Amino acid sequence: MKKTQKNFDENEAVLHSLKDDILVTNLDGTILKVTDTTSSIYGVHPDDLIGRSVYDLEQEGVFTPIITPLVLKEKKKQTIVQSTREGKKLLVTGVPVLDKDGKLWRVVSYSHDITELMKMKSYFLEMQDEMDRVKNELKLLRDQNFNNEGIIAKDREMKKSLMVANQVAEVDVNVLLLGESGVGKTQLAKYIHNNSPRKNEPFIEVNCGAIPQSLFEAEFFGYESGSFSGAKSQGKIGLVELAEGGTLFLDEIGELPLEHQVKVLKFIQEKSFYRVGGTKVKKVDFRLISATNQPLEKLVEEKRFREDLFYRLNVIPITIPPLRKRSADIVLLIKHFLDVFSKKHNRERELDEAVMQQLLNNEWKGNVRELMNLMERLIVTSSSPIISIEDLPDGYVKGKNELASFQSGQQPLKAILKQVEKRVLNDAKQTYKTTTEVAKHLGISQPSVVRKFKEYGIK
Ligand SMILES: Nc1ncnc2c1ncn2[C@@H]1O[C@H](COP(=O)(O)OP(=O)(O)OP(=O)(O)O)[C@@H](O)[C@H]1O
Repeated sequence: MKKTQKNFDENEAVLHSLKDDILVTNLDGTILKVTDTTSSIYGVHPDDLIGRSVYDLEQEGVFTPIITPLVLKEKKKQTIVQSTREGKKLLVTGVPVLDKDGKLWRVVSYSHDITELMKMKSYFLEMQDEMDRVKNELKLLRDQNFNNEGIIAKDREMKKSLMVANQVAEVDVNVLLLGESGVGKTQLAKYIHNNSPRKNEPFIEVNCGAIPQSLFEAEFFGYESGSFSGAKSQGKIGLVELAEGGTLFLDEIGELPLEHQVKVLKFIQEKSFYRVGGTKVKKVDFRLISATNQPLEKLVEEKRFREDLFYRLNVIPITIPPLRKRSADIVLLIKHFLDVFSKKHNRERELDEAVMQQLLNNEWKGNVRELMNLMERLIVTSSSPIISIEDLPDGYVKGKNELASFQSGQQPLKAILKQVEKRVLNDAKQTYKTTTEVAKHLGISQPSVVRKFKEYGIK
């Protein structure tokens, strides 16, 4: 039977003036009073609430769970989160009301709509999960980068370089790594970072030779929105800003054109910069390591490299000897890469002694990178478990006449030249890291290198 709210007394008037929803039940759970807000929250007319049992309303799904039995059981104030039929989330507080003899008499409950709050909470939790995932991924990537940092060094000169690297790792001094392409300058820079107090912060590598000149400033310092045509509308953070707290590694610093050298020098001195198109000075805290395979002092003499910048970078120079002068390292590196690539490609391989002899006498123009690429190639291409001389590419076998095959054949000159070109490009690809370097060493333009790689299917 439904009861209606007639004859408002003073208490009722107060009750209805409240903006919160109030719901009063007796000890059976029958609803005695509600405010207007209650009915709008549950989407039920007051007449359809008064006189009804909260147990029935729960069964019907109007709201769930109900608080009355909890308050009756605990005999003190309780708070729960309730869902309504319309999908709202309510924070409901129920209070026991005692009669003049101190016995339980009524239960009064009131609620706050927390739907938005709950949505925010679930969004927040999702974001937190996402953050954890990204953090783990980042850690994994950093670990992958640094796991193999156990630098192989048996050669006396190489050991000396490593010792200096160890000594300077602790201190925030500028280090300049010198050595031919592929000797392990980047590897050593990572090693220094990973043994420094900044090891848990970013290691940001900037290849000064690989960034197109016109984009250098925007890539290096970042830019503000709309600072030049083609810029992203929201602006972009620069590489130097990413290095905050960590190590900034300027690789191939000798390739930096003079016009950029002055800006880089100012930035290194002041440890502050402006984004392109920016008006606010930005500070960044980093440790600087730079590297080059160029004779910087000679470039200074030729006025192609600023002397002041050279002295800034060259506080602690560390030279890494070329691989051909580190025969003790060659043997160890061969074993190391045999192991790494055997595992990677799931193929157990060993080197025939004659192959080892050939490799020990090789010139290794591309140094450790060349050796590493050759080992992977041999493991992938050799069909038997023992890699023999026949498996070695032509350039690695002393005394083998590379042109013999062409001389004995009846091919036209054009076809022979193409084959030679392909071989030269292939070798250069193994030796150098970027197409810019390949272009420089072969004396052709970088777009030509890219075109020829494509033409010969060199990947
Ligand atoms: N001593 C070493 N032990 C193990 N791996 C090495 C060692 N030195 C170099 N490598 C590996 O050889 C490859 C080339 O090394 P790295 O990139 O450090 O050379 P680089 O001198 O920086 O070359 P570039 O001048 O072209 O930038 C990398 O994959 C590196 O991990």
